[in-house]
Formats: sequence, structure tokens, C-alpha cells
Amino acid sequence: MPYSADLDIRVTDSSLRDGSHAKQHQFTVEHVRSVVAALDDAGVPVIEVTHGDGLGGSSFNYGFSHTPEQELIKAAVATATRAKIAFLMLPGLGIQDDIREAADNGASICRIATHCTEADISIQHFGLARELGLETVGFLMMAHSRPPEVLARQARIMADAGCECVYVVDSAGALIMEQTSDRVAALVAELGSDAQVGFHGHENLGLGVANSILAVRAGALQIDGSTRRFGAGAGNTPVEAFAAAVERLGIRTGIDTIKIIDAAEDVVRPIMDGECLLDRMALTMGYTGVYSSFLKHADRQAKKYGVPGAEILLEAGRRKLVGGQEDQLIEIAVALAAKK
Ligand SMILES: C[C@H](O)CC(=O)C(=O)O
Ligand SMILES: [Mn+2]
Repeated sequence: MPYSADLDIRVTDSSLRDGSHAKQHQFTVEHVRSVVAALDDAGVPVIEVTHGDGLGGSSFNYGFSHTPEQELIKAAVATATRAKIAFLMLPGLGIQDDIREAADNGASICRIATHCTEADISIQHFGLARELGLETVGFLMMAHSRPPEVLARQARIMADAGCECVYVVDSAGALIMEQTSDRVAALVAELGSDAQVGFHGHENLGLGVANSILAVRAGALQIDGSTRRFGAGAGNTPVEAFAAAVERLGIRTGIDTIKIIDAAEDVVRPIMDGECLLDRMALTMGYTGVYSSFLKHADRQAKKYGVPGAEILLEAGRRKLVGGQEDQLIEIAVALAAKK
């Protein structure tokens, strides 16, 4: 079933939210204006703008923002001519008043993320978002860590709470091909016409585009990516590569492929601190199933304690850490330093 009369699927660009991790949350109003203008002109229908860890993420644990995220949201809304502006929130980090403020500032899509076994903590937030007239999206994070039937039950909780599209979120970039499509298919079967299904990929095993195409074939109607892969870990599914590939497959996204290729090179790349690399650290995360947002935290602790960052991540994988347990990376680094 197509997404709408003129789109087969809808793409959300997350470079101004997932890319916030790679930028250590140092986005300025100017960065937001330039990226939103370019993506909007290229026909990207949804652009997500928030601290990497969502509303309220600016903190000692996750990293302080350069500019308050509500200012960034306002700048995005003022710049976009066609694109809708989305924001992310993790219940417990952000609070309900943050959702109200983002709605007042003109954002129109509320994306609520929970660990993939904790959907019940999103119920009141979806209720509020719907009351405010916002479109709703749910994120089941670290989706590689649970089988399709568990995710489907969690998706049902979100849909019943008012979520209009539940995403399989491959936070660790650890899903491989059919592991993606089986999860998406399970959600599609569970939700039927009650809610759409989406997929959010990371590139830690280099499979973002392939996994996203398989997600579409399994029935996903919304796909996330980041232009120039500007996201946590090795980054997200590159929007420009995905747009090019699916255009060749006859799948309509509404994105002008040449314009988004240009935006990646001329607008997004210059504001990145560096490319999001498929290097030892990122591969370790994909291989062992570690939350992509841990990359910069592990990097910092590795430097501080003089221990290998990849070893911190390996231990994080052994411990099966989830988002919110960033402080354990410090403990791991201290223990590794003591062993040395
Ligand atoms: C808060 C996380 O960065 C959300 C996300 O993009 C993911 O889990 O992946
Ligand atoms: Mn992500």
C-alpha cells in the first residue's frame, strides 16, 4: 500500500537530531537554518530537530547543547517551506511541558522513543501528543535485542496509546537483512491498519540502505536516514544513497536525488566535525550490538583513562547496556585502566 497518492514511502531526515550525537550537541541556529533550507528544497518531507537524546537531553549525563533545542526547533519551523518538523523525546528525559513547548514552537510530529521492551512508559506522552493535534511516531530502540514477536507486542502497546507509526529502531546498527524484514513484517502483521510501521537504521555494519530497502519490501511506510550519514556511530542510512537506490527501484519518496546529493556534499558535510566512519569503534558496536550513541562517550572515556575505546564498547556489549547507562562506560574505562 503506498504512503499517499504521490509517495510510496515517507523519509524522515534525522541529521539535525541523530547527527547531534556526532556533533556532541553543538548545533547552532545557523546550522539548522542551512540544513533545513537545503533538505526542504530537495523535497525531504520530514526533518527531525532535537538534542541527540531528545527533548531534555541537554545534561551532564548526555552532553550539554550549544543552543537550547526549542530555539533550534523554532529556526527549523521558520525555515521550512514544505517539510514538517519533527522532534524526539525519551520519557523521563523530556517531560510533558517540553512536548507542549515544541508544539507551540510549530513542530508537528512528536516521536517518542523507549527501549524496545518498555513501550508502556510512552502511553501518557502519546495521549498528550494526540490531544495537542501532533502526528505521532514511536521508536522501539535496540530492536536487534528482541525477537519479532516481542517487538510486535510492544508495538501494539504504542499503537493502542495513540502512536500512528511504530518504528523498528536498529540503534546498534546490528540488524542483518532478514533480521530487519522479519521484525518489520511482524509489526505490520500485528498493527494492520491501526498504525504504520517505520525503520530507523544505523551503518555500523554498512547495511543501512540494504536493510531499509528490505524494510520497505516488508511493508514499512516510513524510513529514517541522515544526509551524509550524519548520525551516531557510523551514522544513519544515508538519505542521498537511499533516495538514489529506491528511485532506481521505482519507489517514490518525493526527494530530488541530485539536489540531496548536492546538499550532502555542499551543506551538510561542511557542518560535520568529521565523516561518520565505519571504523573499529563503529564496527565493534554493530558486531556486538552496542547503542550507537555510546560512541562519543566511549571515545571521551578512552582518552581520559588511556584505554582502548573499542574495549570499552566490547564490554558494553557484554553487559548488554541500553541507552541511559552511559555512566557505566566510565566505570568500564576505570576498570580497564586499573587492569593495565
Ligand atoms: C536516543 C537515540 O539516539 C534514538 C536513536 O536514534 C536510536 O536509538 O537509534
Ligand atoms: Mn539513531
